[in-house]
Amino acid sequence: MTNSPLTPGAPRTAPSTKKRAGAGRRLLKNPLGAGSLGVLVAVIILGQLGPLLAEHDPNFASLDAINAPVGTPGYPMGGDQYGRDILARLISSINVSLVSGAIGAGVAIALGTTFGLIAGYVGKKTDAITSWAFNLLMTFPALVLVLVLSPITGGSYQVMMVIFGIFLAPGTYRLVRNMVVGVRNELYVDAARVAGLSNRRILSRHVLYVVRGPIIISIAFLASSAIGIQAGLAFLGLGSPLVPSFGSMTNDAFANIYLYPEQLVWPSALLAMLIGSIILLGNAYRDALAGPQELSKRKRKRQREQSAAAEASEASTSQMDRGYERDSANQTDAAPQATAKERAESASAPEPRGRTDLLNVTNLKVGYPQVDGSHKFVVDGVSLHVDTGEVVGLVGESGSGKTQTAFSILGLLPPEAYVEADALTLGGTSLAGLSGAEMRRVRSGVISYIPQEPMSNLDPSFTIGNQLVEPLKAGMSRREAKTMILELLDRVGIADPPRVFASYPHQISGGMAQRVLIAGAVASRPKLLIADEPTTALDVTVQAEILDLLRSLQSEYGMGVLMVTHNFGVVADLCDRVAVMSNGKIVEVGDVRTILRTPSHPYTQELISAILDEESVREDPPPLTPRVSPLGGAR
Ligand SMILES: Nc1ncnc2c1ncn2[C@@H]1O[C@H](COP(=O)(O)OP(=O)(O)OP(=O)(O)O)[C@@H](O)[C@H]1O
Repeated sequence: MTNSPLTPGAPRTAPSTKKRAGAGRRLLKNPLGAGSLGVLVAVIILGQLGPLLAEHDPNFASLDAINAPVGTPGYPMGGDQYGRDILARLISSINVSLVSGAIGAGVAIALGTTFGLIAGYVGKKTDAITSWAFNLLMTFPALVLVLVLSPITGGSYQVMMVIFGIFLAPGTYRLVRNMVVGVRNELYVDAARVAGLSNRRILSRHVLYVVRGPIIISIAFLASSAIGIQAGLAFLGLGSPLVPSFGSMTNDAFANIYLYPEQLVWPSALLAMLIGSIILLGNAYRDALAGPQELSKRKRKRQREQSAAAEASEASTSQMDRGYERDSANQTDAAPQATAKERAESASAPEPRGRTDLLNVTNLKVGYPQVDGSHKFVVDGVSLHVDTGEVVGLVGESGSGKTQTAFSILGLLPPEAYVEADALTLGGTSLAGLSGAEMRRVRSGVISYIPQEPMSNLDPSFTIGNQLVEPLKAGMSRREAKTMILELLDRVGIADPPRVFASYPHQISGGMAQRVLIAGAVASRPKLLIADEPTTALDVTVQAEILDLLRSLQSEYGMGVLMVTHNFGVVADLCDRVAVMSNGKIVEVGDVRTILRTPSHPYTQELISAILDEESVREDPPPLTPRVSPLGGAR
């Protein structure tokens, strides 16, 4: 994370006060978008003005008008080989094409998007069954089916388009399903789950919003495909002869291609304009939706990653220093553990509370299926508990299974995970047997979660206020929720709450984003707060501020906290007890002071010595030998 040292709550960069230009405005600014939209609108208007422009019914035939040249009175674009008004037929064909495109694309999008969203999000058997059904659909020869069904359809092009829409749906299904699979484990989707939003709300609000760009593009391709298919079928003579179409007009014109080539030009040119403008408009709209912020977002992310890499070593060294200094102080202090807690408690004067068992995890196992059918257990028999108002550190190196343990408690493991536990209870209630809706209620009220990467946990498409207010709307009015969030933003140290409330995630710094997520996490006054390395992605100055904030909020609200971290400095700074995790198992557990002083497990000793054995790192460099400059002075 790239935060420069900041005053708490101050923005890294002044966010633009200019409202983001809408997608519609960006579309019109793009010459391709404006041009294609102009052509499409002109063609549609031409279709609607048909009765005013053409003097004859498209099926009216006159012997006088057979192959009439362009400009013949009453036949401005001439007559075809049957003496019908070409202009009237072109205009009717536009409307037939538009209706065909709308039906074909509508059916394909409705089916493909609905089932793609469900299959991608729910996964497991639902995904397997729907994918199998859509794959099967793809193997059907749609054209043959339309031919076979033609006695039933009666040549109705609308019914044919419904059938083709169904056969076009697998493409949309695959597109949407694959995108949802990619999005469903995004951190901000997890964050929405943690906030207690229902699956329907998450799908419609977060997931559908992200996949809308490709869906819009596919609408353009599906509509143009349907128009092309309808024209092709009419060219082959399928469909009612009384329904004019670009396809049937092209077929008619072929009979006289050498004598009256213009009869072929009109329908072909209009069909090409219609299809081309729809496809180009879809592309331009997709670009307009992506917007300029996409580019700057990627650039910022790159910069953040570079800075994070540069700051990582400094951050961990400094954090370890804090832990070491605190531990050293502990060793000389008669009541060492009280030091960190006392500071927070004296600031916020908490209510005295008796400790009761809040979270109890016994013999938790999390496994993932392997190719040979077995399970690899990444959490293997973990047992731990957190009492009310207690801060427990879950510490271990990267990959030791800390996050998987936390996600098991939160019910956020991916569908393929195998989970079993002798007990997994919160306040005496078992979490193991809860339905999805019950678990959502728990997450929206009793447990809260603070993630490692604040930026990734905020949906870039919505304002901060919008995202914080959303989970609270179930229990209060929007106005009340807004007031509460503004107060909380102020409480977590954000200098200008109304501005941050109205900002998008890219307009605030990483430290502010973490404060925002902390505000969201404590908004429901949870009993248990799970913080998964909440300071790792932040720079060293902000890390200290966030730990101070967590400490004071924990004390003020009396929450139990499970602090997931790889950093013993954070443990020493914040926790009452610590459980040390290695290779999916808890290897040692105890109160922080005892473990820091007398670690019994070699792995714990190794972790602690990695913090404490800093003499070589902290040794001052030897003084520089003064050198005599050519000008005579010492340098
Ligand atoms: N979906 C998954 N499928 C298979 N293995 C997984 C999956 N998710 C995590 N794992 C594995 O589980 C192990 C524990 O991961 P976990 O994220 O809990 O580690 P961690 O201790 O939190 O590490 P870090 O501090 O880096 O986040 C890792 O080896 C990881 O590769």
